[in-house]
Amino acid sequence: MSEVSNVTDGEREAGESTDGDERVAFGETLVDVNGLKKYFTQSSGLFSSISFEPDQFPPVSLGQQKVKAVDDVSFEIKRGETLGLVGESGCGKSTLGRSLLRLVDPTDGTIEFKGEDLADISGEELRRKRSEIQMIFQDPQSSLDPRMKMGQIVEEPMRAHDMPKSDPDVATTASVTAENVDEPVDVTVADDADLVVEADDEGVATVPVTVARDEYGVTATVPEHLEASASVESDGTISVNVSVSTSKDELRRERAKELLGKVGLDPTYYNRYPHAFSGGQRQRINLARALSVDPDFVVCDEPVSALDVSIQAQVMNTMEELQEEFGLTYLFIAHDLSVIRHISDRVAVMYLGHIVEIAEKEELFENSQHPYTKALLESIPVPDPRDEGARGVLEGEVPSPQNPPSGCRFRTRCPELIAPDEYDLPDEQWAHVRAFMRAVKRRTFEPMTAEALEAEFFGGTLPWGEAGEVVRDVIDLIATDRQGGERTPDGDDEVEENWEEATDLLLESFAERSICAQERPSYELESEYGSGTHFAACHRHR
Ligand SMILES: Nc1ncnc2c1ncn2[C@@H]1O[C@H](COP(=O)(O)OP(=O)(O)OP(=O)(O)O)[C@@H](O)[C@H]1O
Repeated sequence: MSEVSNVTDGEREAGESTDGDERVAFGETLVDVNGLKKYFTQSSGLFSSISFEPDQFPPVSLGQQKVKAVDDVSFEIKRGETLGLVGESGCGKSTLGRSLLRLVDPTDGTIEFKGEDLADISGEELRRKRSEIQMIFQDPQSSLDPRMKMGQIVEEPMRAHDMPKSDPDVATTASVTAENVDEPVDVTVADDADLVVEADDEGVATVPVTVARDEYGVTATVPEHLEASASVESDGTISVNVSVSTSKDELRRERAKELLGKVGLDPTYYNRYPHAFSGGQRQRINLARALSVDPDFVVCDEPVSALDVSIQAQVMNTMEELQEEFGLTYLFIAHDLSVIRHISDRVAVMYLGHIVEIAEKEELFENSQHPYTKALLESIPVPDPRDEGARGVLEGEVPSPQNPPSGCRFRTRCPELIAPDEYDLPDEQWAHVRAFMRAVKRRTFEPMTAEALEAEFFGGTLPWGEAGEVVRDVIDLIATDRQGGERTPDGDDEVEENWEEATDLLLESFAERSICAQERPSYELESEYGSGTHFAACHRHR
């Protein structure tokens, strides 16, 4: 047996050009997001506002509110990695994921995918790119058309993108194995053989061809879905022509069945409808559908949140296997930190439209630096029921994304708000002021005398200097034995006004003067675990 290799595609040199995909090596940046913003404009309904301007005509106008769902976000994702994106409901995770696919149009910023700005393209160019980026949604039930059979569902994106498609940049060639053949062999491979045989990293699809002589003559054997004809030329050369024998429909069906097997479903269920499957199985159908167009990047938006905990791990394991096999890159969105911990290589934490911390997984879980991340981590339900009090340290509501706090967006709920520099308060006194400010703002205590307030919140000793004077003014406003306690003929109105004034005074004198309110934080820290960078948007690192 001898082996003959013979390039046969006359027009293209093998390896001359490569598919764009291969330009991004594993570990290099595949997705690079910079300054991304998505503001929703609401002119009616819940977010509309009516403003009254007596000096203007007409004096009443319907204002437009901007919901700042994603507000100046930057990060990158390396090829082959999983970036977990976590945060409370409403913090902008889905909007961010959808912006990357241009399912919503960004208000500002760039989304570079393989070096090309997706925010800048449209029409056919965008449509083509969409086969390289796929999305999987939370609810596997509603994202599957109940009237389509499982096989059709998986084939549908391939049909929409006219796949499989021959790549004009791929050269086709043959690797010839000769059996009982001494003559020269000349093989011609059709240009579209890459529909069946995958191209290598050099952009060459090599078809294995076995040319053999037996008692009936010379035959050529090629892989399934190809056909070959062999003839002996007058000069003794054996000439072989290789072409594709299967229609695109059949190729799609084959691929759908292969993918169904890979995602852990029985391909013989090809003709069943989605209702015949469980939630976990339906999410597997979604996976097969997303992978059918051979994407590089998959945005997974809460893909396991609707599944039972026992099924979640199985689906995530399958996703990890598929990532390995197909060289996929994931952005994995979840609100559940244990899910994020299972699947991520790096983790980004989002709060009210900002990314507040990004680090490698171990670094983030073992050495978190942002108070919001710490609060989320402390809120993870602990499986041991005897371990009490390990949940729920996040106080208060997430502020409105229409009017988010200045500086650090978490500052209004932050247990580590930094004291304004001008007061020069010791830590203990600042802790007292902070607790007092929070309690007055939320009115978490019954009205009491000035002495009782001082004892309750300051251990009997008010802070010194200017800070102490502010606290004294506040106590004058709300203590029952000062004017705050006096009832007026108007009932509680004055008491109410005094409380509001007291709250404003505290916020203006302390919260608003903190660096946390004045500058948006952005710091790069040394990682204790692993070698990656650790970004934490908290002024405690200034
Ligand atoms: N089409 C829209 N029009 C107006 N506001 C929107 C729209 N989509 C999202 N929002 C608002 O943008 C903010 C972020 O929403 P988003 O769904 O991205 O958050 P999320 O973190 O994914 O939350 P969840 O986990 O609940 O889906 C919310 O305040 C939401 O109400």
